[in-house]
Amino acid sequence: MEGVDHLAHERNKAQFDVAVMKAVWAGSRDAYELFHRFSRLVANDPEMFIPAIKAQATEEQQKQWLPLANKMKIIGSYTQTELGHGSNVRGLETTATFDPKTDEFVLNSPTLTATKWWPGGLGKIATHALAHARLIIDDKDYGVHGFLVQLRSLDDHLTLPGITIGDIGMKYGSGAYNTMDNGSLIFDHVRIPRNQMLMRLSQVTREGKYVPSNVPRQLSYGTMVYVRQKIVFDASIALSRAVCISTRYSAVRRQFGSHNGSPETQVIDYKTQQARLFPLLASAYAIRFVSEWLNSFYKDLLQRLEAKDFSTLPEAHACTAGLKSITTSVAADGIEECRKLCGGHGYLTSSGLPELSAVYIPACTYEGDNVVMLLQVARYLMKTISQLKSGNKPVGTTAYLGRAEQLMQYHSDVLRAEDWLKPNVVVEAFEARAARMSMACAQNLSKFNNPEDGFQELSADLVEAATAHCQLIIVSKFIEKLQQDIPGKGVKEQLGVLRSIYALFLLHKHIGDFLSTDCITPKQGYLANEQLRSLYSQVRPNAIALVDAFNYTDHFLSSVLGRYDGNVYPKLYEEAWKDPLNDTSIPDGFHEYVQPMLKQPLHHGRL
Ligand SMILES: CCCCCCCCCCCCCC(=O)SCCNC(=O)CCNC(=O)[C@H](O)C(C)(C)COP(=O)(O)OP(=O)(O)OC[C@H]1O[C@@H](n2cnc3c(N)ncnc32)[C@H](O)[C@@H]1OP(=O)(O)O
Ligand SMILES: Cc1cc2nc3c(=O)[nH]c(=O)nc-3n(C[C@H](O)[C@H](O)[C@H](O)COP(=O)(O)OP(=O)(O)OC[C@H]3O[C@@H](n4cnc5c(N)ncnc54)[C@H](O)[C@@H]3O)c2cc1C
Repeated sequence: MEGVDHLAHERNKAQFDVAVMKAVWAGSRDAYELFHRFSRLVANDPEMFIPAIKAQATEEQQKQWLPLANKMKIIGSYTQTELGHGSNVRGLETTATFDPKTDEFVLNSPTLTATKWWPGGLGKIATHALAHARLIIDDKDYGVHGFLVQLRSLDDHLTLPGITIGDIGMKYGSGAYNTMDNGSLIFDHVRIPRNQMLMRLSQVTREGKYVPSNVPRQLSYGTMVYVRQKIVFDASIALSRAVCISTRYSAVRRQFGSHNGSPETQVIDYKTQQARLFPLLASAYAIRFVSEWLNSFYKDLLQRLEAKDFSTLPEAHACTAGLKSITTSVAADGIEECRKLCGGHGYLTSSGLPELSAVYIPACTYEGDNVVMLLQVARYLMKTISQLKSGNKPVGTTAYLGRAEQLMQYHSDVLRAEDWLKPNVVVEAFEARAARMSMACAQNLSKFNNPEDGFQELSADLVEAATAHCQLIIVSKFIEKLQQDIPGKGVKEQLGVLRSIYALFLLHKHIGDFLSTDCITPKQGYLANEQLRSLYSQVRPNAIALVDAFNYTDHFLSSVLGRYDGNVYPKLYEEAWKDPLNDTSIPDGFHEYVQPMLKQPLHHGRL
């Protein structure tokens, strides 16, 4: 019935102050602002074009271009990936050759695989590209640099001479990503003034002299680092959206269990449903908190870079790359699990889940393929370990590697299931697992004469070690979050339950790591799982309130299953009747194609 809250009985069970939890969840940033920017999928990808100009252009160039981009007087596309290269930025083929006679760069796509391919907004709407191309001066290749290139006339939007642009076509399913005109672009000797090479980091003089950057060349990758840390925050929004839908629906849906006319069992009361759903609920909170930490770490990096302090740049790269990888994989897989948790109705478009999945899953690829990103983390870990011998004391997220020797002797002293509720017990186990996996890789690497051959050979193990490292970061940041002052009745307790679920679920899922590295015994693994089951029972009465704390409107969720009032069935039915197929009783084509078959006489019992 309209106006009735079918989940009121669930909300009344909450054992904590939901208003405070909403504030904790909202944290320092407005979830709507960010997610709407993402879900809007507008062509002018301000997420990259504008930050890239800020990161790579001189003050003078910024003064010229930023006002135009900010006011949408030009629409920009971050045009880096090509048909033949995306992950390997140093492999890009587009060229920008300096012509000293005319003080210009000539942009060219020398091969088909040099065709720019995927950049958002490029296909139909962008007027300018921040094109990444190999800088060539006097036949010498100086590597990939950024160039601002006008693509279309600002009068009639027609493409300019030498520019061939198109959309790359439909993408995965009918998802909203098809509203993004990811495009293709071929340059045929297009000339741009020299001052349209972004010259904050390195320059080309009028005489054609290359002035190399006096800062780490990787700063030219800064925009990717910026977006990766935003993508982590975005993962918490996408996952929490799916968890909100599937949690509310799990409380509405009843199936089996009726005795003597009693109501059937709410599926949220099945232990299997809880074992699938509650770790995702905990993961949404875990990702939110690690994204808050990552954002502050990134802001600290920016301040240091202003002061030419590059000391945390390697760690910032490793953390943004690794956490982008881990959190987008968890969110993408989690959204699909939430669809399955809703049974058949989860497959309906009106559930909001298929669309959310179709729009979200490319996050595992864009801004750095998730495996390639974990390999970057692995390189960073191996380098950190290699420097231990020279007395280098790791700090920050790799500080535990400075205690590797001690961690190699670690054995968990868990005796009872509740011992696993102690944050220090959990962190030690995760540190030992990560340290032992990385040290084992480093040891195996040392057996190879050629370290690169070793790295390739051991890359699957290295990815697992990098994963263990990133999961340790997320667990640690969840624990640190709860060391802050958090007011409100029962709020910290509930978050403590979610923190333990997040950690013990990971321990259970990766029990092989913990056993094979001899960090814990099978019995201790069993106790962790025992504790996990009891934690699910503690979350159960608070589940609806915990997803209410995401504070998403029904409009934002756009899901019949995830409605705040739980009034699912009438709305499911109502929504179905909006489908154009139901405008007529007899479907188009029936008379032409089906009816003749039905009317065909039977011959000896055969059609
Ligand atoms: C607001 C937004 C909301 C969120 C939603 C967003 C929606 C988005 C919508 C969709 C938008 C999608 C938009 C898109 O998709 S835009 C296109 C995105 N493309 C990519 O992400 C490409 C991924 N590839 C790379 O980043 C590079 O090619 C890698 C890194 C793989 C290799 O590179 P390279 O071959 O050059 O380097 P190396 O491996 O030899 O390493 C050499 C050294 O450099 C260090 N190093 C490497 N990289 C960095 C770095 N970044 N900062 C600092 N340092 C770095 C490295 O640690 C090593 O250090 P050392 O070992 O020497 O000490
Ligand atoms: C929706 C969407 C939007 C995008 N928007 C933009 C944009 O606006 N601008 C832009 O420039 N680009 C954009 N891209 C492109 C995107 O950045 C690239 O697709 C991404 O970086 C992955 O690169 P790739 O496609 O070359 O994958 P590949 O690297 O070819 O990946 C293919 C497989 O190879 C594996 N692999 C690759 N290298 C290694 C290695 N060294 N070791 C082990 N395995 C490896 C990968 O793990 C993967 O399994 C977008 C892509 C998508 C899907």
